Amino acid sequence: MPADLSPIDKAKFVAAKRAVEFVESGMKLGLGTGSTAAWMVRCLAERIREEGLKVQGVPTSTRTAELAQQLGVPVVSLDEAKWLDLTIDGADEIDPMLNLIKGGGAALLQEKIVATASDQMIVIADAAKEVAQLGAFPLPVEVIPFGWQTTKALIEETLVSLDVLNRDVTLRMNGDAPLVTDEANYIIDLHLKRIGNPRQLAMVLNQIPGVVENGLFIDICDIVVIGHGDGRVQVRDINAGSTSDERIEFAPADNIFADSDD
Ligand SMILES: O=C(CO)[C@H](O)[C@H](O)COP(=O)(O)O
Repeated sequence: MPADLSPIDKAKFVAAKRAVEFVESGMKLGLGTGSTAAWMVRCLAERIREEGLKVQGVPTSTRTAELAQQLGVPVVSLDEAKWLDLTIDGADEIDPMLNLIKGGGAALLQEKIVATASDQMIVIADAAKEVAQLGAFPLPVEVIPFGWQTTKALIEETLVSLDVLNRDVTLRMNGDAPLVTDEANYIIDLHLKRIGNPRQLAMVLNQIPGVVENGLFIDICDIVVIGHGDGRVQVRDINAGSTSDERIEFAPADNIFADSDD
């Protein structure tokens, strides 16, 4: 492991490295977005270079598409791939049922479409992402720009009707302007502190006109790989009901880390 990585990056790296061991030649893969997913793309590129692994990747953002192309991971659109064997992605929060909050990187819409179009979803993360209950991380909701203030008011009304106590709702900004997603939408962040019933909230939010998608991933993730800065990983499989403690030993070429500032 390159000595100058921070413990958090080492944790993300070992999680990514372990998850990429699930990839087999011939697979069609969903490629997630974010700093942890970027390690996964690098580890995948390393296997392609060193083992001649043959895969096709469907990126979940322009950022990931650029990184994959830069590192020689073959990229196709979801329409070309149609259905995927496996998606590997990061998350902002993971609860004990492997339900997730995603969208911290504003890519939740493509991430959810891609993960849902996959036989299996593996989430990779450092241990700080594991929570007893979702909600400390602001829940991203992607909305269309047309009438976004009305949509925001409807979201607030919905939270009142659900008796949600903490319901600060903010438009995500990029400097002085609203942040614009890859699909040309806005993100509204719901600062809820805790989400009592994530399944209900996910369904109700998506009924609001103007809401495109929310960042709650319910019953989508199959396996979580949690990395630690000392090389330990835990692999939790919700379907098998199993958790294994492992250690990643590796000596990657340092140049696989030199590609981006993600
Ligand atoms: O959902 C996401 C992007 O929309 C990311 O997977 C999530 O924000 C985690 O990012 P990171 O690995 O950088 O902590």
